[in-house]
Amino acid sequence: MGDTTQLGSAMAVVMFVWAAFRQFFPDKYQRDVRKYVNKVVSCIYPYVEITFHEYEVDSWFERSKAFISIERYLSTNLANRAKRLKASVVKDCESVVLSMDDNEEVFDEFNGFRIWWTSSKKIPQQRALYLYRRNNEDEHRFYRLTCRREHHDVITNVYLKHVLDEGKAIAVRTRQRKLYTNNKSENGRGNKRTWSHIVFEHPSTFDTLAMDPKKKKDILNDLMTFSKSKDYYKKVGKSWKRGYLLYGPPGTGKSSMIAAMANLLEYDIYDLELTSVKDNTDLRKLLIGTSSKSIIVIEDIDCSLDLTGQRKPKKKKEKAEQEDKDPVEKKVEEEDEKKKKKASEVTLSGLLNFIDGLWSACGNERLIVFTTNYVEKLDPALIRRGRMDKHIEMSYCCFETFKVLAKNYLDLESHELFETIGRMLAEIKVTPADVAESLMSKSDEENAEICLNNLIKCLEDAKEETRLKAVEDARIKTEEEAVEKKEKDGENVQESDAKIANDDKVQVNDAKEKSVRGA
Ligand SMILES: Nc1ncnc2c1ncn2[C@@H]1O[C@H](COP(=O)(O)OP(=O)(O)OP(=O)(O)O)[C@@H](O)[C@H]1O
Ligand SMILES: [Mg+2]
Repeated sequence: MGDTTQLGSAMAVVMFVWAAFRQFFPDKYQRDVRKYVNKVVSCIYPYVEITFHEYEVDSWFERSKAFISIERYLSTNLANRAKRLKASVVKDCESVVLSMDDNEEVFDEFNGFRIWWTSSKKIPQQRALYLYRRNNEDEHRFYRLTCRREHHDVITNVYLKHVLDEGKAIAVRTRQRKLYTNNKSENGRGNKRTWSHIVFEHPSTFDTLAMDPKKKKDILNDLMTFSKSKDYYKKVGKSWKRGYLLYGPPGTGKSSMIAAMANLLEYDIYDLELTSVKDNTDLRKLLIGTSSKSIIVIEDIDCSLDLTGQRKPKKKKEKAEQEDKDPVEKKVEEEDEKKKKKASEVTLSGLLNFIDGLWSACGNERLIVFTTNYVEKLDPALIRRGRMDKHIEMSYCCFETFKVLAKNYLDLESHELFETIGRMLAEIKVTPADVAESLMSKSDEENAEICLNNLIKCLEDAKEETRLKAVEDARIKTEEEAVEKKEKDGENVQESDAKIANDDKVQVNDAKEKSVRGA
């Protein structure tokens, strides 16, 4: 498209002359002259240019959907016509995707018309001074379409629709699910890239997830119903999202469950690290930056921020404990608290708004999942139904859970040792993670029976550990009670000593008064 480049230079000359003219002539002449200039320009430059920016002016944190669709269309259909290409590797090095490099130009043909596409980027002047900076957050990338003026209507009404539709179809065909994490909020830098991602390839599924089969079926039904309920949510006037609270001890399968949910519904995962979010405004930006068909996860919500203390005043007992603490320990805790606050100013109300405020309706088909080891620590407002619609307890390994793990790890559906294991699991608390570890064969020589015996050994050890812990707890309790009794006795002795001293004082005073009166 060399002729358009030359014409571009001619245009620049015309624009220069026009700017000079505007300096010296009043408005009324300018209007007439502009009309003629436009006519001349359209004669000597018979093209129209349309620019598609990566970020639209009023939406600095959401990539333009048109830009993304055009990018896909050009990469798939026209990249092989470009002289310089950019390569990116996808699907764990299985294939390479080529796209146009910056400042490249390709042409397309549509209904016998020719259309040119250029890819460019503008680097802000400030940024150009710091060429060593490797991140490219503040680059302004854009695609420019050029077509002949007489084709303008067909191009804007038909061709562009074809490009955007094709871009969407390619996205569906080549979709790779992603695991996103939020970038640390930075002060006043205008960081647009709120999320970074890798390809999501977790192997956990509802088949490999070990839990009570009834409970599993219930969750599966709930998820499937949700994914098909677009019209229902519209009818009842609710935004199409659902909250899940997964709670239970470490190693009971909460994270595995999230991966299984994503694999079942083919959703992306946004793993939100709350302590890296500066404030509620940034939290909102992150929400807007998420796509539909996704799971937003906040793991260990009880540890993320002090979301409990901001609504509830400290309990009396906690306050008293705080006062009794060693001053050094107290100072360290206060410092930790300060650091935490400095790092993030997200509040409970900010988080509540994130889950079901007005902005939460800006996407569709989304799950919000919280996980915690201590459900009792959470503010009831955070987990009330409507916010966290479904509460799922992930608990210690029972016989049903064990059977799933035995099937997954050993391909066993029954064995003579199953009965012993079942009996032991009924009285000993071990997590599915512990059971899974015992069932995993560590060498070629380890067969299913050796693994089951490993598990029995693990259960016996756990039982012994629990017994020793109970003995130790009882000893500590007795010691504490003895100390408490001693303190109480000491207080009583002090009290009675003080009373005796007081009585003596009163008697001496009485005697003094009597002798004064007698004198
Ligand atoms: N219910 C389960 N079904 C299958 N595998 C499990 C289950 N629970 C735990 N595991 C195994 O234990 C490992 C740890 O589990 P996971 O990370 O899901 O636990 P978690 O509940 O998220 O723990 P935490 O509270 O510490 O984050 C997993 O990689 C998986 O192999
Ligand atoms: Mg986890």
